[in-house]
Amino acid sequence: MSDAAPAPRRVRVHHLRQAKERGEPITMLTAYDAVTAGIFDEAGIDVLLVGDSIGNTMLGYSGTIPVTVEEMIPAVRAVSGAVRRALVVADLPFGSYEASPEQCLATSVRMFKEGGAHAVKLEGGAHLAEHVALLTRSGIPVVGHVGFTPQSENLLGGKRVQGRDDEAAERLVGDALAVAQAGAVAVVLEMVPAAVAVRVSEVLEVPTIGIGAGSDVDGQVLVWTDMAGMTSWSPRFARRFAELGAELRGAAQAYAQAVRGRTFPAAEHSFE
Ligand SMILES: Nc1nc(=O)c2c([nH]1)NC[C@@H]1CN(c3ccc(C(=O)N[C@@H](CCC(=O)O)C(=O)O)cc3)CN21
Ligand SMILES: CC(C)C(=O)C(=O)O
Ligand SMILES: [Mg+2]
Repeated sequence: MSDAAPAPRRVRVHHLRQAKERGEPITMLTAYDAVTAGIFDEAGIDVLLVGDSIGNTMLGYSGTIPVTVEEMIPAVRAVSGAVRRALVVADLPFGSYEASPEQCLATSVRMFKEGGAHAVKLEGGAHLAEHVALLTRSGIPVVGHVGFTPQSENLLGGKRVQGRDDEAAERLVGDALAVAQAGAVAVVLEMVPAAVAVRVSEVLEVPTIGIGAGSDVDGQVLVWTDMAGMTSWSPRFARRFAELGAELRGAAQAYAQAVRGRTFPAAEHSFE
């Protein structure tokens, strides 16, 4: 018992604000299952987001719109059960929170009780301030998400950079401020001009987490399959830190060749 590795200190929501004050960038990746969550946790990633990007990455949908709470919860449970240190944030999927603060609270409570989440994330600005405030009063930390919000892709006219002209930039700053003032513990900024992301980061006391928002924000998030080069296409704002897709294909090919050549299984994989 005494030689077991000591449990790492858990990342808590107040650590996010501390990291911003110290100027230490916050690291965040998506995760959708226990295997990858355990690996990212061991790697020291601070925050794991069970994103509704599970729709396009794991479930084979064309985007995030079809994703349901029923599909999210098993993934949230798998990730929260696999981490020792990381903070686990559950995305609220499209249609599960917008209608009212009460609907938002009911869905978030499920993410906590059934999924074991530590925080939830929702897309939107000032119009969701009451939602954020009710969750916060109820003890549920909220991460905001402004700029390009994929759940409203149809209204925004596609996957486009948001906050380009002065008026849109002002609106974006106002939206980020509104969710922060309502109690959000961090705000994701997706696909916004780097200069606008800097302004938001200066105005907010809570950290900004960028994705396609430049380097002068308080943290970064990427979809893990983009970060690891699992698929042939990845968005312009993502760097491929590995080519895991090619690596995995190679492993599958080597396995198939060994089976066909009867070199696997060998004696050590067989029983007397
Ligand atoms: N794999 C994946 N990566 C993501 O970053 C991601 C998801 N899925 N799903 C949820 C949202 C949707 N996001 C996306 C998805 C695609 C583009 C995209 O197609 N970008 C184009 C530029 C489009 C344009 O400028 O018109 C690109 O080439 O990067 C951007 C953001 C970000 N999130
Ligand atoms: C892109 C990130 C921020 C996200 O919301 C997701 O992965 O669903
Ligand atoms: Mg999302």
